[in-house]
Amino acid sequence: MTQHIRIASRASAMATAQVNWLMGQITRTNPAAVPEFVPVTTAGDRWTGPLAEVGGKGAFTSAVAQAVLDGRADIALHCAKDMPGDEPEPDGTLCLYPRRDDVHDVLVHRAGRKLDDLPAGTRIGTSAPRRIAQLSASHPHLTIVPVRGNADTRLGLVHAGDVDALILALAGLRRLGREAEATEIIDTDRMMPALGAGQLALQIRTDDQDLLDLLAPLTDAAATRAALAERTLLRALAGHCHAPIAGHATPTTDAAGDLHLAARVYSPDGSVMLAAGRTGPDPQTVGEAVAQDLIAQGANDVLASSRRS
Ligand SMILES: NCc1[nH]cc(CCC(=O)O)c1CC(=O)O
Repeated sequence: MTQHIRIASRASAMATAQVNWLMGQITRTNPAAVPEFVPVTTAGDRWTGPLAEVGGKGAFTSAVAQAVLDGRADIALHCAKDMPGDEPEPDGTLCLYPRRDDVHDVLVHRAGRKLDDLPAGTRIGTSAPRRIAQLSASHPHLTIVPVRGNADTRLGLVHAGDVDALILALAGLRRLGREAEATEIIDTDRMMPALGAGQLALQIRTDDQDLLDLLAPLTDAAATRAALAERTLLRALAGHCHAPIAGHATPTTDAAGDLHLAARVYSPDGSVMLAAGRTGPDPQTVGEAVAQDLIAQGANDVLASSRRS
């Protein structure tokens, strides 16, 4: 029996590549399934001004999730990084997490240079507060230029000479088939990734047991544990991908199967950095403990200062 599976997603080049990947995975693990793409235009896609003015952080994901809640689609495909932690999760849905992609940010420089070799005044395009804070602290001589738009739009700015370089996610470049344009993979110690970086999330209706069974082979236990820890932290800090929060959960190499979550909260210019890290068996407990450590250090005030700026 054929089973139609409607996948809601934005229709940017990166999002379309993600949908194509998911369709391939679904038909590979279930040849009777017929996946179908339900493109969703979000407020974030239509608006080119400051994101805060279209509902900010959730502008991309909530419209896509709505398609599943309304029954227009079966799966809402998101980048976990874009799912805000300061809005309630809609009742009646859950997220499945496939294997995680690379979490690194990369430099894309017009002439192939590396971050440490860039002369003063080099114009680097990025609008992510997390990247701005880390870069301002580590490389204060560079000029940060706000850029918005899809990854392919941003890459166009480097080629047109509007900026000299960009900081982008390696996972996104890979999905666009443009990984070769990265000129340096930046170590996670120097540019800690966003919570949820490189992670896709498949949001489905909780009562859709057939789909849950069908997608089970695509879910990844380690990715799920990391995503749970990182999302617990993001929720506890009421954060989102436009907040200067970085963090990364990784499995420990010991036999216990524990997970380690490292996280940092920055002031907008990176002059204040709070750091915390915990290891343990339960992702939610670890995420909550790291949040409490950061809050005890003043994370809420540091984040409030970035909301005002
Ligand atoms: N903020 C947009 C966004 N959301 C997810 C990715 C990249 C892929 C990922 O990390 O999942 C990107 C592009 C970027 O930050 O360069």
